[in-house]
Amino acid sequence: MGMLLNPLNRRHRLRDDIPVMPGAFPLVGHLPAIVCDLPRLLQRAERTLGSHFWLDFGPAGHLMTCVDLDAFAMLRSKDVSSALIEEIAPELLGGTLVAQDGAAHRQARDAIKAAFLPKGLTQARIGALFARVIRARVQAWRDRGDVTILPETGDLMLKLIFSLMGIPAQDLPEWHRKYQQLLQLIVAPRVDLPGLPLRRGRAGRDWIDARLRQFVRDARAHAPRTGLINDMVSAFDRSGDALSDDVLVANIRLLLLGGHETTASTMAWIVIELARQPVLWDALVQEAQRVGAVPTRHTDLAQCPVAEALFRETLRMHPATTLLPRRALQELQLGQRRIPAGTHLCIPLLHFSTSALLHEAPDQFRLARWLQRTEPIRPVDMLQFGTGPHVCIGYHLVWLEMVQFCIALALTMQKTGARPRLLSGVEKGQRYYPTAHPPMTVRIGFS
Ligand code: HEM
Repeated sequence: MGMLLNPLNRRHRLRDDIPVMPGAFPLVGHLPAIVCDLPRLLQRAERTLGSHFWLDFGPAGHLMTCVDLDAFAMLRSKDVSSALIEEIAPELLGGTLVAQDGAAHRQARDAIKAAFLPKGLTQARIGALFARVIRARVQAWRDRGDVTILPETGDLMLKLIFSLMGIPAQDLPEWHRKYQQLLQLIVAPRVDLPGLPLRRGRAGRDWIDARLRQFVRDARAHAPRTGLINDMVSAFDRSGDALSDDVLVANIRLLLLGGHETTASTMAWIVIELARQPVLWDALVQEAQRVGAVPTRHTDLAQCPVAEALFRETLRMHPATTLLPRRALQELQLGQRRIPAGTHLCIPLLHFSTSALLHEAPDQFRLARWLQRTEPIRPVDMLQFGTGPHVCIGYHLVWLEMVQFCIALALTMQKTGARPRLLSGVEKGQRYYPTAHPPMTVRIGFS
């Protein structure tokens, strides 16, 4: 099948001496191919243009994309800035720590990160809370017999992330509606008229922010409410550099966003891989029977190497975050080239995740790469979470919840001898940007 490139745009051009990928459309540039066909777009660009090339992100402009491994290492450099993220998504990510650098970034991150480390998660008893919610959901799947997997995992993850924050269960339907409204900001054209996505998205965001602000005030007043919001507010207040409520609210909203679509996509891919590879399911069921219960603490995770390998290999083959934008603050040496200061960069995590430079037989799904390794996990082994100062805050949480999910699924299904079965194709409808996910319509049967 042809790629979604403009056949009328075949001219080879250079910007700063670096080739521009042909095939851009007016206004949207290469976005259709980036969204629907990113792996092939990157491969074709590398094959025809080399390791450095410009991709056109439509409204976000041109980003110099580099498939040399140096680009991944650049995430640790002080010479690149994350402020470009705010320019690409001002309504959603403006004022949040993912778009900040240096001291401002550190201050906000330090106040949040403790709650998301294994110790913080254990103290808040997040594992037990999640195990309950996950078990109930997979039980419902078994009772129904088949599900459309991505909307299901999306719904489950939203429930988990809201309960993590301490949002009361009876308020969840309203939060869910407002959150869906907020998500319209991801695609909203910058036209502010009643009924259009920008206006609706802003209304959803304002509703959520007002509630979060109240949570923060309640937490300050030591109202009896549990959840990580309380823990984060206390950490902020202890830190001496108290941050304003606006900063806290924007960053809690970032946590809701960062922890939802990425994990929903990964969880859906896990089920799809289990459905299309019966040997994986058999290995997982064996492990689940051996451990006998859903783990609730990080210290239990070592008992579940198959579930952990499943999580790591699924994310390697299907990374949920495919590209990271940065701006060069200084002239940079990137692979064989000098890149001028001010250049907008695209760091293609997807390319590295499936690169033959890092993995033997990168196109094959192999649990053995994780089960047989003897050395500890290195930054490149978890590159799907980024690296350097902005490395994902949710990593330990994701690891816990994915292992919990795998074990709960296997324990629940095997009681009646059911196993996941693929009821529809997965080839058409995959998306790669802004968050990658399997097709919305994939159905899974449990029988
Ligand atoms: C499979 C699931 C996930 C993936 C693949 C993922 C991926 C990433 C990546 C690649 C980054 C780096 C962004 C950058 O360098 O610009 C990041 C940052 C971040 N993630 Fe995740 N994430 C996941 C789940 C979560 C969860 C569950 C949470 C929280 C509940 C979360 C919260 C964050 C936050 C707050 C940041 C910004 C950190 C900073 O800028 O210092 N993520 N994530």
